[in-house]
This record gives sequence, C-alpha cells and structure tokens, in this order.
Amino acid sequence: MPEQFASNANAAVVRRRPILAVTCGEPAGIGPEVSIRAAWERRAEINSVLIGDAAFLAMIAAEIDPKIRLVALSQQALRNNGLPNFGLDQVAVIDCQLEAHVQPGKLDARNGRPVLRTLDLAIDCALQGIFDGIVTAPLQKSTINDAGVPFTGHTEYLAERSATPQVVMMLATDRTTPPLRVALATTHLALKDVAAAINFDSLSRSIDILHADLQKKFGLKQPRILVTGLNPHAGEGGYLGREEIDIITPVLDAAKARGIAVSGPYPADTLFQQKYLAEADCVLAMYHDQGLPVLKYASFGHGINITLGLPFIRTSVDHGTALDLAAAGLGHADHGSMLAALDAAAQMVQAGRQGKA
Ligand SMILES: NC(=O)C1=CN([C@@H]2O[C@H](COP(=O)(O)OP(=O)(O)OC[C@H]3O[C@@H](n4cnc5c(N)ncnc54)[C@H](O)[C@@H]3O)[C@@H](O)[C@H]2O)C=CC1
Ligand SMILES: NCC(=O)COP(=O)(O)O
Repeated sequence: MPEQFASNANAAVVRRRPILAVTCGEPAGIGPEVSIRAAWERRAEINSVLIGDAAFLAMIAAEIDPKIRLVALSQQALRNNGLPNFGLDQVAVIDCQLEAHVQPGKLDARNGRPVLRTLDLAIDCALQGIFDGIVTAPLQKSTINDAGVPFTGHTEYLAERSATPQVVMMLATDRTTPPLRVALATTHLALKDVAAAINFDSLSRSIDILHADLQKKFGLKQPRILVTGLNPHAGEGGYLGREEIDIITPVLDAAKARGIAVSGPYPADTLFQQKYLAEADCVLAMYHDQGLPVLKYASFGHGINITLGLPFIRTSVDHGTALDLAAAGLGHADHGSMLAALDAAAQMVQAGRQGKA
C-alpha cells in the first residue's frame, strides 16, 4: 500500500480509539509499572494518556523496554486542543510532577498531593469530554491522609469532585462463567458505621444506580440482582438483627414495584454458590469485606473495579499498591488487572457510542 494511504488508514484508526486517562497512582507502588505496561500493550486499540511524573515514568519505561515510546503532552495543549493525532506506536504522557524522590516500596507523604493532582486533571478533562473515561492505578489511601487531605478512596473522591450525590462500587471478573459482578451498598467505611449507613433511601438509590448502569454499560436488558442481608443468616428472622426486616426487604419490595429484577435478602455466606450465581447478573453486598473477598478469591489480578453512577466512565484494578513487589524491583507485578480495566473502559466507551448512534 502506498505510504500516504497507509498513514490515512492509521489516522482513521487512531481517531476511533477510545481516549482514556490513566492515572499512575502511588509512585512507590506498582501503579506506574502496570500502567505503562498495559498502556503500551494496548497502544493499537486505545489512546491511553498516562498522567504522572513524566521523568519518573520515562525512567521506568526505559527499564521495562527501551522500545516503549512515551510522548509528552502539555496540560495546556490538552485542555485547549484535546488529544493530537498520536501515532499507533506511542503513548501520551501528561506531566504532574512529584515533590519527593521516589524510593520503590517506601511511602512519602510529600507525594500525596501530587497524586491527587493527577486525579483532579483526569476528572476535569473527563467532565469536559476530553477523555472518554478514566482508568486508575492504585494509590495509597493512608499517604493522601498523611499529606493532610482526608481521603477514603478514589470512589468517594470521584463522586465528590464530580458533584455526584451517590455512586456504587462494583468489582467484576469475566474469568468465571457466568461473569461475577459484586457491587457494594457502602464503600470505604469502618465496620462500626456500616449499619447506620444503610437506610431506605441510600439502599434504594444504590439499586437504581446498579440497575441503570448494568443496562447502559453492560448491555443487560433486565439485569438480575441478588441482594445479601447485613447480618449472619440474613438476620435469622430478626433474632440476629432487624435490618433485613426493617430496611432491606421493604427496599426490595419497592424496587420490584419499579420493575427491577431484584431478590433477597440472602445470607451472604451461602449466596456465592454456582446454582444461585448462574441465574444472576450481579450480587449487591452490604459492605466492602462482605462481597470483595469472594470476587478477589475468584480472580485476583484479573478483576476490575468500576464506579457506577458517575457522569463519566471510570474503571480500576482489583489490587492495591503492592509495596512489597515494588520494593523488589520491576517485573514482579502482574499487570493483568490493568489490562482488564483498560479493556472494560474501552468496551463501555464503544457501548456508549453505539447507544448514541
Ligand atoms: N484502587 C485503589 O487505589 C486501591 C488501593 N488500595 C490500597 O493499596 C494499599 C495496599 O493494600 P493491600 O491491602 O496491601 O493490598 P495489595 O493489593 O496492595 O496487596 C495484597 C497482596 O497482593 C499482592 N499483589 C497486589 N497486586 C498484585 C499484582 N498486580 N500482581 C501480583 N501480586 C499482587 C501483593 O504483593 C500483596 O501480597 C492500601 O493503601 C490500599 O488502600 C487497595 C485496593 C485498591
Ligand atoms: N478494594 C477496592 C478499593 O479499595 C477500591 O478503592 P478506590 O478505587 O475507591 O480507591
């Protein structure tokens, strides 16, 4: 094929690729490495824009593979003109400089605020439509707090920064048959505060958000949602807690009346069996450590985390900063979850485009 036709064909491919911001997370953890590896591996399908300290990322990229081409893009240029037509063989980087030198595996609170700035930039640009979605590498929640910013997680921060009153955290894997999806009625909350956070309105909104996003983002016409109880044995008829009787059952009855295919409350310890999951699209668990161990046991390193209810697409990995692996040097972390997070965000972008077409 003559050169000019080949490059025109490439330009068309580049324009169609989803543009995803990839925030590289805690610099002392495995976030930068898994972000670079995954963005590079998917460079033919996705316009990834890495957001992090450009010099630091360039150093890691060179160590991973000297063939990796990271191309700097200024924040101003991005905000003014969007993403230029980068070729098929490079990955864009936007520089958000760190404040302290990075020692892999060692946290430094001086880098807490710079990490948050990567998120701020990604959120602002996603809200402006410059990015089709955001994919986040793990950050160290405690470091942000040590930097003097109260912070419980990306999920809550994204909601607050985008003025979204309520969102739902959902982790998912397609490594099981059928795919396993576990959503949470509460997010990062101390266990002692969970029961008080579950009320008629908040649980009803969680179900509505889950139902709507399973339709919109996953193409499920009538998603089937199984809901756990809060207490052991779903409250044992009220003898082990009354939340199932006083709150969860009335919420489910009202949701059914709105046409949502929801059932429960089921005892969480026995719900995760194939005979129940085979008939469901998602489980809604009441709190973080009730639902996520099952998902992570089934797929750790390949699952994804999705924030439902936001005005933009956001996916993330199913793991944390793995400081132990970062301290051991490059090449120890599995970047499968980051690949899955990129792929899932790209699929949601395409689903959204088809929905609008
Ligand atoms: N989306 C996010 O930003 C998330 C952040 N975190 C944060 O990460 C920090 C550390 O959390 P931990 O509970 O220690 O969980 P962790 O996931 O960082 O580590 C748990 C274990 O899994 C291993 N591991 C983690 N990711 C791996 C990978 N990609 N490949 C191979 N092995 C891997 C680690 O070496 C460690 O043994 C905390 O500050 C937590 O808040 C945790 C989960 C999600
Ligand atoms: N265990 C999942 C988790 O902690 C996700 O946190 P984040 O994406 O809200 O930062």
